[in-house]
Amino acid sequence: MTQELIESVDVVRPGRPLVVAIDGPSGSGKSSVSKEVARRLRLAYLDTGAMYRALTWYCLESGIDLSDASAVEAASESFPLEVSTSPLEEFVRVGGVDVTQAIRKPSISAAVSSVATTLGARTELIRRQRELIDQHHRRMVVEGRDITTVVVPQAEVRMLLTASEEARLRRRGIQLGGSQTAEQLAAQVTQRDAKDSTVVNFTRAADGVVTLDSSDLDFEETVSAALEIVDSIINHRAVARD
Ligand SMILES: Nc1ncnc2c1ncn2[C@@H]1O[C@H](COP(=O)(O)OP(=O)(O)OP(=O)(O)O)[C@@H](O)[C@H]1O
Ligand SMILES: Nc1ccn([C@H]2C[C@H](O)[C@@H](COP(=O)(O)O)O2)c(=O)n1
Repeated sequence: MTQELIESVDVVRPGRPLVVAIDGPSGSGKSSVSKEVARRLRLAYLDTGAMYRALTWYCLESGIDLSDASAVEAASESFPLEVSTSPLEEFVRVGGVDVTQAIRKPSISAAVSSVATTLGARTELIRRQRELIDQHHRRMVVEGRDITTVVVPQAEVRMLLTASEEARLRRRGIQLGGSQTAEQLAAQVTQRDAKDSTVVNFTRAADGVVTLDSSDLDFEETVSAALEIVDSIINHRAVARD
């Protein structure tokens, strides 16, 4: 199925735009699933959450008060960010400093919503995201919270990747090696989503967005289901899940 799909994508859309936009709540599997989908479809890959995390790291390093919206907005416009766009490598650099690991720390997860709810900073990061998508000739899997609705609502494929709260908390707990208490996990998943969803909707699929619920699927099954959705849409077949 996967090899057939790769061939059909290559035949159907050689050199033509293919943006696969994937949104969803924390721990739903957006980053890992999107990266694997991009790898298999030979598309570029952009983790937009990493950009919000990098800006948070930069503000904290620079001593910027995250509740000062003007200062955060100004930082978003000037901070020297480099982010990988290949699913085969992952790096995030700010002013040449490799922050790939640092931006995943619980301290950044705890602070990032303050930055992500600063509307001026969102405007600037969305501008940079669109620029990166264009630089890749619009052949990219892009994941985040507002990709299907704001960043690229005209994407060829738009998907909302969901999972039950129980599954998302369990996955994040395993991902962090069992080092977090239930309260810490809830703060990083449930409470962060609640704050983030005050400025963007990533819990309900907008019109034309296909929902993929991964609660009862393992990672490989979720990747296969996402690839089937891409295949169905670009080959104009009925989408089984919606
Ligand atoms: N269907 C699945 N079944 C089991 N585990 C999964 C599944 N999808 C993803 N995972 C695992 O769950 C963890 C969280 O996934 P991931 O980091 O991709 O989520 P996310 O939606 O990008 O989260 P966040 O938005 O908070 O960064 C990872 O360890 C990943 O390997
Ligand atoms: N398009 C996006 C991407 C991310 N965010 C916010 C929401 C999260 O709290 C934070 C980090 O994202 P993650 O790495 O956990 O996916 O960034 C957003 O508002 N819009």
